[in-house]
Amino acid sequence: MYQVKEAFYSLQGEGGQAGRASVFCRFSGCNLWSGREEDRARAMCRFCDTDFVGTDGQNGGRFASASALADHLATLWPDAPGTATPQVIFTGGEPLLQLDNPLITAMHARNFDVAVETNGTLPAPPGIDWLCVSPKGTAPLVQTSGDELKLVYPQAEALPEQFVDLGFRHFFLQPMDTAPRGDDGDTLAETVAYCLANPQWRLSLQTHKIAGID
Ligand SMILES: C[S@@+](CC[C@H](N)C(=O)[O-])C[C@H]1O[C@@H](n2cnc3c(N)ncnc32)[C@H](O)[C@@H]1O
Ligand SMILES: Nc1nc2[nH]cc(C(=O)O)c2c(=O)[nH]1
Ligand code: SF4
Ligand SMILES: [Mg+2]
Repeated sequence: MYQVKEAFYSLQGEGGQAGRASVFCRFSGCNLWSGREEDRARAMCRFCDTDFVGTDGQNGGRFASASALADHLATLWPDAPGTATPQVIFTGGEPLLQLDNPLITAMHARNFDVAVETNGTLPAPPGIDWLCVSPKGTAPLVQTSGDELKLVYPQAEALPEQFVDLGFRHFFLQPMDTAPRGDDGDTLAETVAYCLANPQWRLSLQTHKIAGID
């Protein structure tokens, strides 16, 4: 049984695939935070910008099989002109609590590329076409390779220097959106300064928030 908070069609807002039309599948639940505000201050991950509790969002629900969920997600891709390969982005919550080989295979069978956004604390199954790992504080990182490492910045307990020798093709710093925690810090200027001083790192902005889309 897969538990999905919400699913929607939008543009990938972040990282090396920013701007690409994609179906998002946001799984319910995370291993680093309960999702309840009263638990945030003592969670392993404290800056989350996402509601991933329950299955009550748009196109959310409980799906009994990989084929049932894959059919549901495929209906969200538009019947549009051109030759673009459809993409599904599995996120959450923490998608690697639920994503498995049958679901990856089912999406490939429907001609979708499979992208994943993970906190890196769980091993990724094979067959993922674009793996984004985003380390969190002191949470032990087990997924040490992939297509992009996208570090939310700054995090006192997860410094960019800790990750530069890992097996990723791209290294991004993404300014922490401090609004979810009720701060008003200027993380953008700090992130820009770090990228200028350390050219291995590229700036990732959350462009969907700028555009005012999901
Ligand atoms: C909500 S998480 C879900 C996927 C997975 N649990 C993870 O953390 O990578 C999706 C992406 O948003 C990023 N993110 C979460 N909260 C953020 C914030 N306040 N500011 C900037 N990026 C944030 C995460 O680091 C991750 O790259
Ligand atoms: N447009 C858009 N792009 C995204 N890239 C990663 C997201 C996520 O929450 O995982 C996200 C999201 O929530 N919306
Ligand atoms: S690991 Fe990802 S989903 Fe979980 S609380 Fe952190 S940012 Fe949110
Ligand atoms: Mg998001």
